[in-house]
Amino acid sequence: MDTTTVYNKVEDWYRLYAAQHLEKDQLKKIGSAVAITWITYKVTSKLYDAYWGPLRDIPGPFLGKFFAIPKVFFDNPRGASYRRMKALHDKYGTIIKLSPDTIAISDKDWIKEILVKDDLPKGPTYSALQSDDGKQTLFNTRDKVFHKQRRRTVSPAFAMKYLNSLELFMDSCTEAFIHRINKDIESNKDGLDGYGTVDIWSLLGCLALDVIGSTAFGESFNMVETNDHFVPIAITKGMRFAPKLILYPFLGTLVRVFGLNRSPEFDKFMVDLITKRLTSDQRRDDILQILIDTQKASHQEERLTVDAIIAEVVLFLVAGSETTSNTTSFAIIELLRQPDKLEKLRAEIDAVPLENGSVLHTHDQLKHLPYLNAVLNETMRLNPIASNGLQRITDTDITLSGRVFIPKNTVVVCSLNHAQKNPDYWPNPLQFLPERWLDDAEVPPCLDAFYPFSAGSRNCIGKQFALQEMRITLATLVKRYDFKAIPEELEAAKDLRQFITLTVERNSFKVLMKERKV
Ligand code: HEM
Repeated sequence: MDTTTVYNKVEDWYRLYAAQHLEKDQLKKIGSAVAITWITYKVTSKLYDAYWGPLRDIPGPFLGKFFAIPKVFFDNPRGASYRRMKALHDKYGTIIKLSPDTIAISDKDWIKEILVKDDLPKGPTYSALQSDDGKQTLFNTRDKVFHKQRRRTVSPAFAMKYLNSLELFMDSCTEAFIHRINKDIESNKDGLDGYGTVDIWSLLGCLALDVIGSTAFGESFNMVETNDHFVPIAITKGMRFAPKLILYPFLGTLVRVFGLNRSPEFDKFMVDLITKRLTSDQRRDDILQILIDTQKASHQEERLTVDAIIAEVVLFLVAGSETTSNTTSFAIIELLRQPDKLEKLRAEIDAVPLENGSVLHTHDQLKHLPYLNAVLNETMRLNPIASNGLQRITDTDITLSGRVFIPKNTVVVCSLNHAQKNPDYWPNPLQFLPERWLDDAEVPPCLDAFYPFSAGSRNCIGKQFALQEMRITLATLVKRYDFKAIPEELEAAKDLRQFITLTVERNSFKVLMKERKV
């Protein structure tokens, strides 16, 4: 019987019987007896769970044995709870009990079991990210059947061969990005050596938004030039709410009641865009086109409604912009900390000639460059975008490695950030060492402890898209510019926070840049 049914039955009993037949004193006594029974039951069941329950032997903070401590109490400073999680793993090991029904794991085999072998459904956090009318997207759905169908429908937009047609759009955004950097260098020169200050973190953020605009919204938002387009601005404003929804779930209700996440201007923009495509004969080989084309699918369940298309492209903007731009920025920061590695990467890229007259390398020229890939992998190992971990829930009893029993309905957080820095898996785990990813590395990389894009059926659908964009962007920056670090900026960039994605606390990183002769 659920709580509402019990409450309704008590109310009926009070109205029909108690109010007419019992004295006030008797009612008080009954009330106290019920309250004492309830408290005794709660305390006993908490004690039972803590000391005799199936998760009793899993170590963790004392209070976590009894209560789910709201994240808001320990997320201090805001966005730093990922560090507390790592500290807990450092103290208690690769499995921790965070609350009576939540554990976190960082053992590589167990993460693989949860994400890939058992392929558990997503946990309750993702419900908080669903929109006011409960509309589900590829990312936030917890329903396996819905997910399978939606993933099958959307996948062609991210297929390897389709990425070739998207390269054109990425390139034109990257060329606008180069112009903007040159302009910023010119206007922020403060000496005679030709270097000018550029906020590379912000510009990379604008570039990633333009790339998603160009590939999923039918046109670039021109954020790199103007930093002003209502679509990304409206959506990023909405994004600022997401971490708050997770920290303070009641805010979700507020957002729903006051409709804070609706914008008629945005809805009109999207509906006009889709209608224009549907009614014109011209095709544009982009992600939006693939989603619109589903409307001609022979099976009803494969057709996406206009609302579903809007929800998915908004998701791509949220999931596909900061993730990529922050990772590329982290790569620049890591390379500035170790200039010899920057030079090594530059030598590799310089050795690949640009094809006649072109400003950028093609992705085909870049995709197998070992050091470029090594730099990106090592950056994602040390700065995983999902540093708070990936949340799943057991839909049946399971036994990790055949020995740790986890009952049904346990929330399991896969702590990538700890697994990817565990000295048992990675020698010198905190050092930025792209060399560990090269074929001749003394100790090969531990791929089972590397999950920047997750794994299993809920892995990142945009992985190849992101790698293509990051390779082109990083290679362009290293090829075309000399860099000089600004010491205070490097120092400030040590302060990281995890909101939607891992980010530097200031949300800005400035560096001195000068154009090279290419
Ligand atoms: C460096 C860049 C990126 C990283 C590190 C990254 C990481 C991730 C991770 C860890 C997940 C799993 C989340 C979870 O299980 O809770 C995920 C899912 C997802 N990502 Fe990415 N992502 C990146 C770029 C992108 C891009 C560019 C797009 C799209 C344009 C994208 C779209 C998605 C979508 C739609 C999902 C949900 C997939 C599903 O559940 O089927 N991501 N990503």
